[in-house]
Amino acid sequence: MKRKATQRTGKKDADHPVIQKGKLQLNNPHIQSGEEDVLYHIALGNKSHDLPSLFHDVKFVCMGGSPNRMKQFAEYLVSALQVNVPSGMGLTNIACGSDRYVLYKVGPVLSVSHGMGVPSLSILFHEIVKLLHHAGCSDVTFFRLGTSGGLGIEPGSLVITEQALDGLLRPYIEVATLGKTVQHPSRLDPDLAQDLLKLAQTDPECQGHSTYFSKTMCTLDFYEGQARLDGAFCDYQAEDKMAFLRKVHSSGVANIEMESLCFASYCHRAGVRGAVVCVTLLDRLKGDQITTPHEVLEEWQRRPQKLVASYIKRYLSGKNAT
Ligand SMILES: O=P(O)(O)O[C@@H]1C[C@H](O)[C@@H](CO)O1
Ligand SMILES: O=c1cc[nH]c(=O)[nH]1
Repeated sequence: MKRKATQRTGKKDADHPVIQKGKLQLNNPHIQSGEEDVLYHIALGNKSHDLPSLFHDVKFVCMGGSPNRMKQFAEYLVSALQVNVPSGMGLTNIACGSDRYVLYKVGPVLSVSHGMGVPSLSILFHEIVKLLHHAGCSDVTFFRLGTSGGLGIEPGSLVITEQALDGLLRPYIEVATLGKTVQHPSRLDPDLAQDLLKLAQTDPECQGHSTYFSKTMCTLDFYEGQARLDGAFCDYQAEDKMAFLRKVHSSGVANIEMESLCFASYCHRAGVRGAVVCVTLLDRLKGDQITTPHEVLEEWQRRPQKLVASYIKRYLSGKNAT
């Protein structure tokens, strides 16, 4: 029998994500809780480690590309959330048995690196969701804290993603599965995004720059995928690049990065609340190269961290996040 070459998961008409209540259940009948499950890329497992005692209290997972940035975020959380770390002991990278990703736990928050691009984030996301399931966690919220190229906005601005689109401006990720193209819709939690937006406008920690709520284009590459002229190869002209970027901008896209689509689709598949907050490092309508001094970039990269840390702090103190 001939099967359709393209399949779409999830209901076509519902654009609101369905959030799981209670303990995080896996949407995979092949993972049986009694059997060994090796989380290879983070060097953990449900038989080799007591995942419930290590992770049962996790309520937030914060992801970003770079291992150092996610370590700095973990250190920032220690003071922001006033978590006790035994004196003389730094924070421990729990995934140190593998050198693929770093994973820190600060109170109920995981700070974890996902590397660059969709394939790298995808692997990490699968293993973190399984970790939370084996640990018996419930009501966990996911954040991606990233960097991006902006479109028509001041560099250093924050963009909270309304909807993640692919490089063809489609709101789903295509995964080649068993020889077919399967489309998983990208759906982030609109209420969480609105709470973050309100917080960005009112929280003293988050002043001094603009914050936008817009669509984000997620590409498979930093150079040609994002219409740059400065890669090793380029088969188009400056006017083609500008026509494309203007078209993307006029579709409501304020920034371009490389992971939001997978993050948004997998949050929806896992039934967890998710938000993407990225700082823009340049205005892509004005150039391709990132020439801002390192210290300034470092300060900009802390902006998504400050906003998300403020949200978590307010949530944990029982205050409405806004
Ligand atoms: O989370 P980060 O800031 O690493 O994400 C963006 C998208 C790519 O992974 C990378 C390109 O420089 O930065
Ligand atoms: O232009 C940029 C900057 C950061 N990350 C991207 O993916 N693109």
